[in-house]
Amino acid sequence: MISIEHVSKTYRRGAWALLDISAVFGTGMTGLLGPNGAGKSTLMRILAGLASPTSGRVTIRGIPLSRPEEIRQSIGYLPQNFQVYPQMTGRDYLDYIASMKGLKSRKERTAEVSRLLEVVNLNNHSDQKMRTYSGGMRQRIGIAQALLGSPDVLIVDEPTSGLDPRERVRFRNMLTRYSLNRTVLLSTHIVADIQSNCHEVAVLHEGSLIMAGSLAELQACGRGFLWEARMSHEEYEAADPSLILSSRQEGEHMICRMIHARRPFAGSVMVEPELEEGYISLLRRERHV
Ligand SMILES: Nc1ncnc2c1ncn2[C@@H]1O[C@H](COP(=O)(O)OP(=O)(O)OP(=O)(O)O)[C@@H](O)[C@H]1O
Repeated sequence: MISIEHVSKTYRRGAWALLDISAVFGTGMTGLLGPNGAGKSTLMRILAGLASPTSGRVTIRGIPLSRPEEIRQSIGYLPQNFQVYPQMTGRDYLDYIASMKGLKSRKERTAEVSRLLEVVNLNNHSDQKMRTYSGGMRQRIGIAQALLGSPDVLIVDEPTSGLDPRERVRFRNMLTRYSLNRTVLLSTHIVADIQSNCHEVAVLHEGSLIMAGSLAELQACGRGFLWEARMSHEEYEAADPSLILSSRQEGEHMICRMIHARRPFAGSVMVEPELEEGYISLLRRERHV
């Protein structure tokens, strides 16, 4: 379990990247959503013990981050811009990280590295130098190193960027299985990543936690603001594009979904929001649009 109490962070000469965040993330997978610059990576780096909060306290399984030697092995972290060692093979790299994480026995390390290469579907490329890896393969080695030692808490920052759809599905399912009896925190811009696998969601906006709860609660944030209208091409061209969330052509007309506090067109009808529309409505409300 991760417990965050009144955490704030400011960078030197910077504004507040995090402002008085309090949250508890228990067993299961929680999605951390937020627009660019919201503070997701800052929060994840703090949870991974790579940055210190300016104020506030974080505990992992009850142990404060200020005692890193006691919890280092309980935390796996995949950073947003994971960098590989180009001259090392995937297998050698994982073996090296395994020994850094304290796996002393060579036999255990070999077994653990082989298991993880299988999990991330890289066993056929494990003896290639990582400079020959594609972006998706590098990302998968990053995932494997985060999973080394089966940590109780897994923190993954935009893990599916760069994965093709088949690998993305495989990865999501792997994370879901992993989160059955562990805590997984996954940050993403992609609402679909959260929709398919997370049971809870937290939304950051300009350094503040503006929502934490179930997916149904996030979806409900759009209730009363979503409209669907059937428009002529002329009406469509005249409409304010900032109100339109999606549109598709149907014969001579356009079917548009719009976000607005009041009925935007005479012919528009109120509809139930999708999860992404709930998220966009929540962000719009924060910006008082
Ligand atoms: N090393 C740093 N020095 C100064 N300011 C920083 C640093 N890292 C992040 N920031 C600032 O802190 C704020 C939060 O950034 P952060 O990277 O945590 O957001 P994010 O939600 O992860 O964004 P993105 O989705 O674009 O990756 C931003 O205003 C950013 O400019």
